[in-house]
Amino acid sequence: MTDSSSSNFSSIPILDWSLLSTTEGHAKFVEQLRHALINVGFLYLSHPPVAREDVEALVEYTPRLFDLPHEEKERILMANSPHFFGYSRLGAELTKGKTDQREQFDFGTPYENQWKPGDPEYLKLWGPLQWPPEELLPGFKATYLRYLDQVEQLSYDFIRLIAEAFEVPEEAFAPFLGGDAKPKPGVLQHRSKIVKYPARKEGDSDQGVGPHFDGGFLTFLLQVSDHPGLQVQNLAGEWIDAPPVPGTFVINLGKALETVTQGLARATSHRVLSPPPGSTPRYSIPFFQSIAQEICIGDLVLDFKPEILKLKDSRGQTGVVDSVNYQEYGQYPSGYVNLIGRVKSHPDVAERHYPDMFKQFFPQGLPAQGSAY
Ligand SMILES: O=C(O)CCC(=O)C(=O)O
Ligand SMILES: [Fe+2]
Repeated sequence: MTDSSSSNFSSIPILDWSLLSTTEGHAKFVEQLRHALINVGFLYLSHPPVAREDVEALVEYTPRLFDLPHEEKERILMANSPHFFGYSRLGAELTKGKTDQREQFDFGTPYENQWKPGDPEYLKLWGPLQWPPEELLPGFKATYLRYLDQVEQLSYDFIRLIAEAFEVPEEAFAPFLGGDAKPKPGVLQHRSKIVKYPARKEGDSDQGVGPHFDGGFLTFLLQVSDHPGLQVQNLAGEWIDAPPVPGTFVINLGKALETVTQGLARATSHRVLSPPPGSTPRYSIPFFQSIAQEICIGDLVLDFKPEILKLKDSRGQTGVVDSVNYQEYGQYPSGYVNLIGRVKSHPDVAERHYPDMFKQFFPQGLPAQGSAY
């Protein structure tokens, strides 16, 4: 095992999925992965096992989705959905209490809502999606669902590689994934969205999305257009660019994975700057791997060999970061932690579907900029 002493990163490592096809390559991949997990919390994955033609089709659909008539987008507003799926207008979302300059459609993997009276409210969070009419975007839904299914499989394969990198059995992660290290589709619901960051106007805020951690386990980000803007915060608090690299996914680690692994796997603070005035829009498609809703991570933190845990020491002290969200994983069921995240980002949806939580987090009422509906 190599000592990963280059603790303060200034660029994001690229890992090649095709290495996994030989025994020697596999060992190399796992070693590079261990370094990226512990020291960076971000990586690019080249040659991912997701059909090229589905990715290309999705890239081609993306601007057309935003070009749908205004009233069609409004018909599937997120405010309709207790599951926080659907369309959010530009400026409808908050990060760290500040308005994000992005327009987006939240989708996810298929799931049938399980909530019944008496169950905790957070079980309402997973449920059916809202889609634009098939005739306006023929083939979009089927393509996206095919894409999501492949990324979901990849996300489980990746967790098994993480188990290998940290020298724990793959079943160690099963409780977080609904009891199986490779759950069947429909056991969990993973969120994904299609995002448009328009060019900022002269003098406007450049907050495409403000500094934050992702929740859950892993995020797989497809940078659809050729625009820079995604930035990752290193241990010294400096913002490092993660520009689009054709043919790759950007993978980063969520706060739940960090908590479960005693901080071995880093959740890394990141943000997106809006394209400069006069630019075309930036588009991206993140996929957020969820974990079982009823799991309280604080009760299930994994054990590691001392020589693995010691690898954390080589990265040194984690410095100041600008992100503060998802700190509650040690305390509450993961579903509730995610619901808190959704309520804070989309107060208008919360006011309608989770009025008690809305009052708790927004005692002064709807913030002026967030009241987009
Ligand atoms: O759009 C991007 O590149 C990143 C978006 C992101 O970090 C998020 O939505 O959590
Ligand atoms: Fe993110």
